[in-house]
Amino acid sequence: MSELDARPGANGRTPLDRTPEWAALGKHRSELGELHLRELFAADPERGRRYTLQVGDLHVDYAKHLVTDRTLDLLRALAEATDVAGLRDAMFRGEKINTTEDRAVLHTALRAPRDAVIEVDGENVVPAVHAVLDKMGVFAEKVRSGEWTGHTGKRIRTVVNIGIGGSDLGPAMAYEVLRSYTARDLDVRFVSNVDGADLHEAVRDLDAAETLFIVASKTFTTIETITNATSARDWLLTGLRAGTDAVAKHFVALSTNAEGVADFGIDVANMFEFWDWVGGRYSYDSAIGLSLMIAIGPEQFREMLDGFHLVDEHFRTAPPEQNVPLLLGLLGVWYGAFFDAQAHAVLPYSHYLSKFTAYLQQLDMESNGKSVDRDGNPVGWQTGPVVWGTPGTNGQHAYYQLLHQGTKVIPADFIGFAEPVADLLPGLVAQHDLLLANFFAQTQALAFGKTPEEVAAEGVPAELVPHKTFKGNHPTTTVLAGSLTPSVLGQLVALYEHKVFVQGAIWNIDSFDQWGVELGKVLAKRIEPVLLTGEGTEALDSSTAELVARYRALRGR
Ligand SMILES: O=P(O)(O)OC[C@H]1O[C@](O)(CO)[C@@H](O)[C@@H]1O
Repeated sequence: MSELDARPGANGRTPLDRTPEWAALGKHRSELGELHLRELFAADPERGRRYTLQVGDLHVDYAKHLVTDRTLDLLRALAEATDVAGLRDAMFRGEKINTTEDRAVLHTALRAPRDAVIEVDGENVVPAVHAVLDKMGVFAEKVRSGEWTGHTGKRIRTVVNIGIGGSDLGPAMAYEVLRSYTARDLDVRFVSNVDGADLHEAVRDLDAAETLFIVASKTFTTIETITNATSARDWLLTGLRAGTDAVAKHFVALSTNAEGVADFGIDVANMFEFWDWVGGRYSYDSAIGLSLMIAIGPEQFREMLDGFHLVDEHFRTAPPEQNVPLLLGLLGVWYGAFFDAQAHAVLPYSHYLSKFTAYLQQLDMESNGKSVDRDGNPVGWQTGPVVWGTPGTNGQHAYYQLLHQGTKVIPADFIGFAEPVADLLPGLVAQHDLLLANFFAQTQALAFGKTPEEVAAEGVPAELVPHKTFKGNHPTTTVLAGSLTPSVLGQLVALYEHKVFVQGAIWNIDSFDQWGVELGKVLAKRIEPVLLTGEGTEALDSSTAELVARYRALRGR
């Protein structure tokens, strides 16, 4: 027996790379060899029609992937062997599948209908979810209508969300995505960075009397957020020339930590609650979405939640052959394991999705950037990829060169919408066909490329032929929807949430903890006083000690 064979299986599981299903996939991969998408399409004229799925408003084309029917069968066999469905059902039932934190994972309860019953520790959590949504709705309407006024009686014109990570990226992304649905007389801004420049730029042109701060922090201990919130409070009180009694009309909190909120000086009556079974990166459809709800209104927020729920139900009930999150998760596992793909690009063809990939970075990389399995054993296979990307047309004139002719395998998702957003200036609507033509052209070029023969036939000099050849065979998924509505946004986000879930389940890692962010926080706390006093440099490594000394010298200390 080899050392690898002797590795204990997590939760009694055979290590993934020791399963017959994994071995079958490896063998199949060798058999496929250098098979080209050109051949796959030539062999099956129906491929474009057969390799598509529909979930809600999302039409998902996976024909341009390096897979055959046999690959898909083998991948689904892997999902069965690793009991993805079992873990999924346990998640939906409210079991504590986040084992390292001993927590349930129930973001799906945040969008469950009012009459659903989902229990954690024997208690139905759905009524509390809806009570908070209702409270958010009342508050959002008061701010939108001007009924909620600041300390001096002026109506609120700007909402500033202060949060970081999951308490920032979700609402900030969704606010951008749904801009055409937002109230035009109300501005919403987002402050996350502990670099004071972030808050400075956000408030420099604001009137304190018309500004509402939303302090968003699940734990209410995150140093960046508490620091920014404290500075914002100072700015407010200075601007108003008022005492701390003014805080109540200008600060609300979104948190699971009522004590922390009260300690900060925010009235807990102005706190919107959520729960430890909502992960930060899965939280923007909880109270964390308050800034978004104020911007788009409770009704559109509800529509977004319904979009999430639609995909939750699809993931929970659709058979494996039609299950879109399962398919997308499996494709990622396939490329990571058998093509050594290290990265995954998400390339939206919509200006409004400009922050979507940044949001997905946390969702995916904080969830699946793990190297031990659920029992703490090192994993012997690739886990989460580097997720990156920006809106596609801009990328075409920047980094697409590497996608087309570089040496790396980078599967990519292309996301586009048939309709331009509703309130686009009429003159700009005509540009939409050009946008979509690019959207379709790029996946075509990536898949099929251009052979040396084709290049030579155009009369290109022989020495330039290699430079102008496109080998193609770059895998892509295309997600096409009618238009970018709140529901479609919810559907898209839930699709990625569950894709990430599928991959974590197969890789046998805990996708819901994030211990990897802790060490840096502890070290920063240790280093901060050294920067001020210069005492304690001897405890630092020689590189950091030199850098700290240089910093202090530059600051004149
Ligand atoms: O909402 P909080 O508790 O301030 O945390 C913000 C973010 O910080 C993290 O804990 C990482 O440090 C994320 O998981 C989380 O989304």
